[in-house]
Amino acid sequence: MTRLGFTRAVLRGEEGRLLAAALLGALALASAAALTATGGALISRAAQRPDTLFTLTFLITGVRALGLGRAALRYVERLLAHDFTFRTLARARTRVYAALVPRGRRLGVQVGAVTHTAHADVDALQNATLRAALPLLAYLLLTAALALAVARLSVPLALGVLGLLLLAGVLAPLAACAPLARLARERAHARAALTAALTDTLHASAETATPQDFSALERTLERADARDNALLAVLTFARESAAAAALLLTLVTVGGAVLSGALPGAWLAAAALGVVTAFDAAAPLAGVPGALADAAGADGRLHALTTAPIGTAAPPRPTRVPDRPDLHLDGVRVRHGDQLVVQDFSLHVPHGRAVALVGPSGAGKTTLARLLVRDLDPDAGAVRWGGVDARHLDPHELHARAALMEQDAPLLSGTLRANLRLADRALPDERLRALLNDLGLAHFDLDGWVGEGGARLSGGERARVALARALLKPSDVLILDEPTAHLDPPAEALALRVIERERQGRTLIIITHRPGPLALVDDVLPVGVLPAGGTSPPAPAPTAPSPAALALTPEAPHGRP
Ligand SMILES: Nc1ncnc2c1ncn2[C@@H]1O[C@H](COP(=O)(O)OP(=O)(O)OP(=O)(O)O)[C@@H](O)[C@H]1O
Repeated sequence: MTRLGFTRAVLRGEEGRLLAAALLGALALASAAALTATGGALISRAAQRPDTLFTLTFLITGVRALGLGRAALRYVERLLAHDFTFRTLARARTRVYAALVPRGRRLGVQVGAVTHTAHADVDALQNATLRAALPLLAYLLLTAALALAVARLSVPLALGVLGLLLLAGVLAPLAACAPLARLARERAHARAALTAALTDTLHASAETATPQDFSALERTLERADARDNALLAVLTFARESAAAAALLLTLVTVGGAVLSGALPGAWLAAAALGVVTAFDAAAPLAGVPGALADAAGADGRLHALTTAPIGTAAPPRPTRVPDRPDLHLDGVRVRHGDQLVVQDFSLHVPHGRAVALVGPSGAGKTTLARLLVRDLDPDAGAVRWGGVDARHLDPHELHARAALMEQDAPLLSGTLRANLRLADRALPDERLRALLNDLGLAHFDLDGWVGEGGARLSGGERARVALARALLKPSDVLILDEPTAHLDPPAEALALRVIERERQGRTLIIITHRPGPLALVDDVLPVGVLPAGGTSPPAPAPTAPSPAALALTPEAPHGRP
């Protein structure tokens, strides 16, 4: 893993803004310290009842100027810091979304948890900039400036104050980094597990939902928070002790100089108050290690997410998809993890032909469909569209030229119209309504909400909406995975009539366990389950109602050369 790879990619070109905000932050802190120092000097000098008012006037003007200047500096610093943060935040989110989309399927059932964690991680990075990097940079600049200023009074005092400021604001928080990082990891895991458990419970159907024990995860979070607070208390104690030591050192050194007459009395209050105020600037730094620890973990996860290989990456110079393409699978092999799912399978579907892939559950039919639309690349062999290897084609064009109705195809949470127009945004309502009528869904309202994943529709209704969406997509190739599995015989008959009509001029590939759809196809291609040994006879086809249905067999039966 590249160290802070994601952060560096997001910050590229924004370093100037970050430095400018830190510089203004340091100036605002310095003017706060100078304000209290000048105020202290003013009160001390006034208590001495000077004969001339010149010094007092000078100090009063200084207090006013520093008070106004500090507010103005703080305001501009906030503007710059927030501008910087929002720019980088938008950049980070865009990178994450762009990475999530092509990897979404591979995230599997944890998609909710991964999305939630990615959001939290981007927020952690933003927090690290706003609450860690900027205050830390500003504090370091202030420390350097204060040490230089104090060195004019006494070099040993300057070195002492510098050491104590670094101890309070940098060294003590640094020492807490490792335990805070461990706590941050624990919290991130517990939060991800909690989100995953919650998402699973919410998605589970009523009868399978078992009450999950969230309390154990909540307790882990509580324990981490309690230890976090204990560490912060130790840091606060270290900071206050360092401030007290610096104050003592200042009083002794500057007090000695005042008593010996080397310095005017007003310097004592000015130096003591200025030094103590500088330590106040270390207070926000207690959150730095936690924010940095959160951010380091977040960066690692986001870097891994955004650089994880996409199984089906786009070629650098894609070829256009040929017109009226024949489809070929040439000796393809697919593994899902350790499981060999497809072995040396070949298939040729001329353009415009209709074929059915049939075979037992788990034989790999859906996997073959995913290969054809390049949702997956084979581990060996090739998928060709019009003779061109699909890996060389423009993936967007390829997806546009194929319509795939997935098994249990999910609907998006939105209106029926929005779901159907995923096929083609320009489709007029009349066309949508006509197709729904033909599929027996005349009673459906295009403005009706389908619910999350289509939860407000029955299984059969959902399947017909998904079928309509696939049929409406203007494509060369139509792949339907179990298009009638959820339908009763009258609804299936209607669906088959519509498929027959709508598929004209396109290549049709149907995956089915039912005999009905076989009436639509020219060829039935059996796909058998691959045994451990790697060879098996082709699966028997379901009873075929049409003699044409069995006209062709696959070039090589699935996995059995
Ligand atoms: N993303 C995946 N990760 C791991 N294994 C997978 C994945 N997708 C499919 N498989 C496995 O690959 C095998 C073939 O799955 P596939 O969905 O292609 O079968 P199928 O023939 O379409 O089955 P069905 O008729 O039940 O839909 C199965 O054993 C399945 O468990």
